[in-house]
Amino acid sequence: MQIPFTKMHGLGNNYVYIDLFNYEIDEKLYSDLAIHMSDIYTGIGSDGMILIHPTTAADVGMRIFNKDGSEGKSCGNGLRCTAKYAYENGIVQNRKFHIQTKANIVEAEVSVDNNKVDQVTIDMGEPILARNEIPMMGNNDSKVVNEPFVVAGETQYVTAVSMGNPHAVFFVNDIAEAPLETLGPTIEKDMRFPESINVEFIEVVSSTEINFRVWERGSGITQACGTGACAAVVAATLNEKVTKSHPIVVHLAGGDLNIEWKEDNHVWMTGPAEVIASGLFYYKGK
Ligand SMILES: N[C@H](CCC[C@H](N)C(=O)O)C(=O)O
Repeated sequence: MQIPFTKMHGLGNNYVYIDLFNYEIDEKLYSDLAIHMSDIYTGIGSDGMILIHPTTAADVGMRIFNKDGSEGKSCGNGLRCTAKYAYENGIVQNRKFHIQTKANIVEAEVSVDNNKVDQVTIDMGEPILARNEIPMMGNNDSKVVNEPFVVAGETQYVTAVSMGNPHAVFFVNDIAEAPLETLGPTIEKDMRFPESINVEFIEVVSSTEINFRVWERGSGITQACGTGACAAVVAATLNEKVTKSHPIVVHLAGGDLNIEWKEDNHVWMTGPAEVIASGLFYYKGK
């Protein structure tokens, strides 16, 4: 099977995109295809696979699969790249349009320079804060804000936020000391998170800046995570380290995102989206 793809990235968080408006694949192959395409040695090499697909619910649909073949429910960097692709390939004609994910329907607005999309703004919707909707163990709908969380014999303090996909946010004094490799995989698979979880370590530099590193569910350390950056700003606000409805610059390993949790309770994200390559992937099937 020769599958046409476009590889794109948002601040280095890179995925292999397949345009299902122009190519059909059996849904039973999605997970295995994501694993094979993501493989750095025998595949294209990426943080996962994203499908851009027709939907009656919005102008365009997006599904994200992690490197391990698991399906995520949303993807901020993926949404910006999907918006860029949809506009530049005539799937949408307006600069403002809607994208459906497994979690929700978001509004995208592309800024265009010389017929190319450079920056994309996404209204990522409202954060989900109720414990049982993150989800995190504990049958109540209380918020998880700076809650003691014993892991690897030490007490950490977790703030849990869902942006349609789950995030466990921890504050550190120095981002260079973030225990990504040690605690990331342990927390990702901790039984207190029934659907596993994305793990963020953040250093609040000032009331308008956050340093950020991420261990992603199903993909490990990535250069950037858009939904994670949104969760980080929500977590910092809930812990009164930044104030609501002020734009925050989140410094990720791959670059900066502008995030704002607005008075209407929606979280807005603005950042770049780039095409890396396109071509054919020779898939042997399962
Ligand atoms: N990198 C993505 C998040 C992927 C989330 C995925 N790892 C999961 O929730 O399973 C982003 O830019 O938001």
